[in-house]
Amino acid sequence: MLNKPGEKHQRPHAILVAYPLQGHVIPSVHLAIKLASRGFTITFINTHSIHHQTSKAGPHGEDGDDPFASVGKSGLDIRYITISDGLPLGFDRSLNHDQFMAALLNVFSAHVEEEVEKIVKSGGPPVNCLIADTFFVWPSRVAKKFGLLSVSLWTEPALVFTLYYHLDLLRLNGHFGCIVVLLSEKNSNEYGPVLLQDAREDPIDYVPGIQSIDPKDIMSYLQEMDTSTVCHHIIFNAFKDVKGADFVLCNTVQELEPETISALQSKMAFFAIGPIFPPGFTKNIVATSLWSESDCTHWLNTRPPASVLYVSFGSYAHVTKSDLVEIANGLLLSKLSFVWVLRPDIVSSDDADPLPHEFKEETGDRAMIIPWCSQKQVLSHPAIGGFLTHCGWNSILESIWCKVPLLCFPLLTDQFTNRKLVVDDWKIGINLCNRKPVSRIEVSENINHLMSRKPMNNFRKKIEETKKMLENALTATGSSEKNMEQFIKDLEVTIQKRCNKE
Ligand SMILES: O=c1ccn([C@@H]2O[C@H](COP(=O)(O)OP(=O)(O)O[C@H]3O[C@H](CO)[C@@H](O)[C@H](O)[C@H]3O)[C@@H](O)[C@H]2O)c(=O)[nH]1
Repeated sequence: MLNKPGEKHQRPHAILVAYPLQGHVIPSVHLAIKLASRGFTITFINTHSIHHQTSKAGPHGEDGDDPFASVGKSGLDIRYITISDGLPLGFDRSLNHDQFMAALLNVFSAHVEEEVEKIVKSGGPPVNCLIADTFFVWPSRVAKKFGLLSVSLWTEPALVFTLYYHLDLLRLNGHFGCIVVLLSEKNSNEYGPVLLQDAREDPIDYVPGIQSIDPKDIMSYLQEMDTSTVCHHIIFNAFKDVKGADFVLCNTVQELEPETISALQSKMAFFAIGPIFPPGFTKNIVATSLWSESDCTHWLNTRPPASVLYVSFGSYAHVTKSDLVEIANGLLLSKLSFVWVLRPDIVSSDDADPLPHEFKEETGDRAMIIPWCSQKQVLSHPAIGGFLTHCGWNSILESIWCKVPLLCFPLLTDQFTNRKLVVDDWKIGINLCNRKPVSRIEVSENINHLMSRKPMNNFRKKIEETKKMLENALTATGSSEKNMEQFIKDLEVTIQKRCNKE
């Protein structure tokens, strides 16, 4: 219960469950801080596995078992709990991706429910809402079970949300899933009198809030023929569940995707509150990295402004060995300096050293190859002049914030759709390759094109304008700030109404 008559105003208590992947944990942690700064009590739930990895990656210093300990000292009320994702700690989640996803699909909610029940019955500050990542398949069901409001956190652009949200429309129009055509007996084959047709290839122009999108730009899962995978089950169930959410918070900016967001707002309480960054942007007040960060600052300090390309493919996607070799050779041919984040599992966690043997020798002093870094710090360094990226949404927002133009190499999931926004709509970057397969010549040409300071490279000007848009959104009268205030107001009104009914 929030406020009984005569009681002093009390801000909500939210349980926030982070999706156990790097690109989701980061915005979840910073949302927790944002809400706590506005007076919320937050109980933040991580999995044991994420906790173990971030602790190992350190340095936690004095924070020990609670990564929020230092923000707690500054008066924010964030409590921290870890629970099992259903798998043992030592299980290689990257190598056994589908088993990991199956655990999240089938087992994780039982652990969440057990913990939510404990918190609700603990006698601590009464809990009002459950904030959970949209990719979970259970949030609104679990919230209802415990009488809580359900707040869905979407960590990708609104465009991606609305495409998943309108999956039935895509299916109905033949743009998603194969189409089964019944044939006459005469045409029947060994599979019977049916023909499996590929999905349509013409542009999609009927989804509310999207003028037109080419099927090659929709999320990888929606381009696949086999829709029976564990990821498809997650998507189907998650987007069924989100229709029961009371609010959706999206890590985007109203001005970046105005039509898409307006169309969604006519259907649901959808709030664009991004970019969700930590206070101070480069300062890591709460440890979130799953791998130890190598420090590139000294090396970068020795390089001229905007002369270094930053290369990273995020935390999740894998690159094929042949593409990796072409990119490596393209970097060599480009003659430019670069920082390359090569995660230990970038090809696979059972291929520890996927680069060509002589590569490190040949690049010598002009390259820094590291397993992980503080990306926000690297992007903020004046020596960085471009970002070769897989187009993860956090990377795009961070790159815009640092006014670093993008070279796009999408690998899976929303990254194809994000590329469209960056290259085709906002014109703040270019494609790494326009032809397939990836070739070293094209890679080096496009790297040089991105990094050249020619005035015709309009994307530099465009990215400055886009940064301004993000900056404005976060000012006191900006759209994201106002949306956040509105969300909190609406949430409190709904909670209060519930209290009054009890
Ligand atoms: O060396 C590194 C590399 C990355 N990062 C950070 O890790 C995050 C990576 O996030 P993102 O760029 O979104 O990529 P993924 O880790 O691949 O994120 C997953 O989650 C995103 C949000 O849902 C999706 O957009 C992506 O497609 C999906 O792969 C960013 O905040 C980076 O700053 C570091 O701190 N150090």
